[in-house]
Amino acid sequence: MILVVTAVEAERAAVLRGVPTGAPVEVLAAGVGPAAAAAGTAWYLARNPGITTVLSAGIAGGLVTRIQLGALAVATRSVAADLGADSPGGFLTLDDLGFGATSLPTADLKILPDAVRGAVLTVSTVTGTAARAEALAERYPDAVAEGMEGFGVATACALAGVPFGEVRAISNPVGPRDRAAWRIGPALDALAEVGAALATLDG
Ligand SMILES: O=C(O)c1cccc(C(=O)CC[C@H]2O[C@@H](n3cnc4c(=O)[nH]cnc43)[C@H](O)[C@@H]2O)c1
Repeated sequence: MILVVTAVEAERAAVLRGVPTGAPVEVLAAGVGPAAAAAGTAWYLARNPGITTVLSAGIAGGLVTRIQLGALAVATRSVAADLGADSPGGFLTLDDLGFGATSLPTADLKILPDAVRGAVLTVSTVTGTAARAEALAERYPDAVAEGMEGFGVATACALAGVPFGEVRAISNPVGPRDRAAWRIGPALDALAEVGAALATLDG
C-alpha cells in the first residue's frame, strides 16, 4: 500500500481524483508545515504497518529559471532549507553546526517521466522576496521547487525505515509575494496525474 501525504484537503481530493478505484493508494491530509507533516506521517505509519512507500505531494513554488508553472517536480532529495542558524558570514545548516542532516534521500520512483527532477526544498516560511529566492537558488543549485512539508514526511519515513518520495505541482513562482501570480487550478489538475501514475507502481 502506498501512502500519499498532502497538506490540505484540496490537494488530497486532487490526488484521489486520479487514483483508479481499487488501486492500493491511501491519501492523508496532515496539515501545513513540516511539523504537522512529520507528526501526521509518523502517526499514520504507526497504525498502518502495511505501508510500503510514502509520497509527500502538494502544490509548491517553483524556482523560475528551472521549472514552469503547472509542471510537476519529482524530488531527487529533500532539503530542510531554513533549518540552521543565521550568521554574519551567511546561513549555517544543521550539518555545518554538527547537529544532524538537512538533506534526506528519496526513492528512485519510476513514474512521471516528463516531470522535472531536482531537489525540493522544505521551508517553514514561504519565500516572499527576490533576494531570498536568489539566495536559495545559489545555495542549492540542484533545487527546483519549494514546499513546506517534504522534509517532515521524509524524517518520519527515515525513522520508520519506509521509502520516501516527493512530488510537487508548481502553483507559483518562488520570489516576491504576488497572489495574482498563483495558478492553483492547473497545479491541482497536475496532482491528479500523480494519483494516476502511482497506481502503476507496485504497492
Ligand atoms: O500568502 C502568501 O504569500 C503565500 C505564498 C505562498 C504560499 C502560501 C501558503 O500558505 C501555501 C502553503 C502551502 O502550499 C505549499 N506552497 C505553495 N507554494 C509555496 C511556496 O512558494 N513556498 C512554500 N510552500 C508553498 C506549501 O507546501 C504549503 O502546503 C502563502
